[in-house]
Amino acid sequence: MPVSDSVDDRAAADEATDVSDEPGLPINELFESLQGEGTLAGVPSVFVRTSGCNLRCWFCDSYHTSWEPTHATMSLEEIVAEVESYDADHVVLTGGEPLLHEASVDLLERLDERGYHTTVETNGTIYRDAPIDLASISPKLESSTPTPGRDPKGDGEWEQRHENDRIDLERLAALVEEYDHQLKFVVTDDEDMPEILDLLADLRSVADVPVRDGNVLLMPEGATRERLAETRTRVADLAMEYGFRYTPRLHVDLWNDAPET
Ligand SMILES: C[S@@+](CC[C@H](N)C(=O)[O-])C[C@H]1O[C@@H](n2cnc3c(N)ncnc32)[C@H](O)[C@@H]1O
Ligand SMILES: Nc1nc2[nH]cc(C(=O)O)c2c(=O)[nH]1
Ligand code: SF4
Ligand SMILES: [Mg+2]
Repeated sequence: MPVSDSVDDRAAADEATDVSDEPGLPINELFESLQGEGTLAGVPSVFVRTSGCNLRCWFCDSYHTSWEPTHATMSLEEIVAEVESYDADHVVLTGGEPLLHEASVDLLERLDERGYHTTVETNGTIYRDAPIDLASISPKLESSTPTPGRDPKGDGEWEQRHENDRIDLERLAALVEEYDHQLKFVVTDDEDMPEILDLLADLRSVADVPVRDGNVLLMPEGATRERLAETRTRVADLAMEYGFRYTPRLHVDLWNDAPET
C-alpha cells in the first residue's frame, strides 16, 4: 500500500466528515496477518489501518498514523475489494484512531453485510454506533503521555492535549455497554497498576454492564523484539498477581513489527 499525502489529525477528521459522493478513508496500510494481540491472537485477519489520531502516545508503534500521519485516500469500495482479495474472514480496523472517521461506520456496515467478523482497535475516547463484533479498547495511561523527555519529536508540544484527552469515562462506558469488548492496557512496569485499578473502579461505577476481570488484558509495552524482551515477563507476572489476562504481541515476536505485519 503506497502512502503519499500527509495529514494531521484535524485534517483527517475534516476529511472524514467531508460530504462527498464517494465516501473514503485515509489508509496507511492494508494487509493480511495474524491478529497479534488480545483474545483473538493467532487468528488470520485483514488489517485496515486508517491514518490520523487524536492522541500522541510517546511509544506509538504506528508513528506514521499519529506523529507523522501519511496515507492514500481509498474509497470504501476499493477497501472492501482489497479486503475481499484475502482469504481471512476477520477484519481488524485500526489506526491511528479509526473511530475519528465517520466513514469507518460505513465501512464496518459494508463488512458486516458481507459476513466479516469485525474488531475495532480504539483508544476508547470516541464512541460511534457501528456493527463492531469486538471493541478492542486500549485506554491510555499516564505513562503514555509525551512529556518533553519522551516526545519522539522532542518538544513536548502534545503533552497537555494528550493528558487532557486520553480518558473519557462516558465514552468508555458507552463502548463497554454497547459492544463485546476487551480492555487492553499497555503496561511497562508495576507503577502502571494503581492507575489501571482506579480506572476500572471508575468505569464500573458508571457502566451499567459488568466489566469483568477476564476482559482486562495486560499487554507489554514494546514495538521491537528487544524492547518486548525487557517488559514481557514483568507484565506476565503482573497479570498473574492481579488476576487479569496477559496478551502477547505476536507480530513483534514473529516479525519485529515490520510494516504490513
Ligand atoms: C497503534 S494502536 C491503534 C488503535 C488505537 N489508536 C489504540 O491506541 O488503541 C493499536 C494498539 O497498539 C498498542 N500499542 C501502540 N504502541 C505500542 C507499544 N509501543 N507497545 C505496546 N502496545 C502498543 C495500542 O495500545 C493499541 O492497543
Ligand atoms: N499482527 C498485528 N496484530 C495487531 N493487532 C492490533 C494491531 C494494531 O496495530 O492495531 C496489530 C498489528 O499491527 N499487527
Ligand atoms: S492512541 Fe493509538 S494510534 Fe494514537 S498515538 Fe496512541 S497508540 Fe498511537
Ligand atoms: Mg500494531
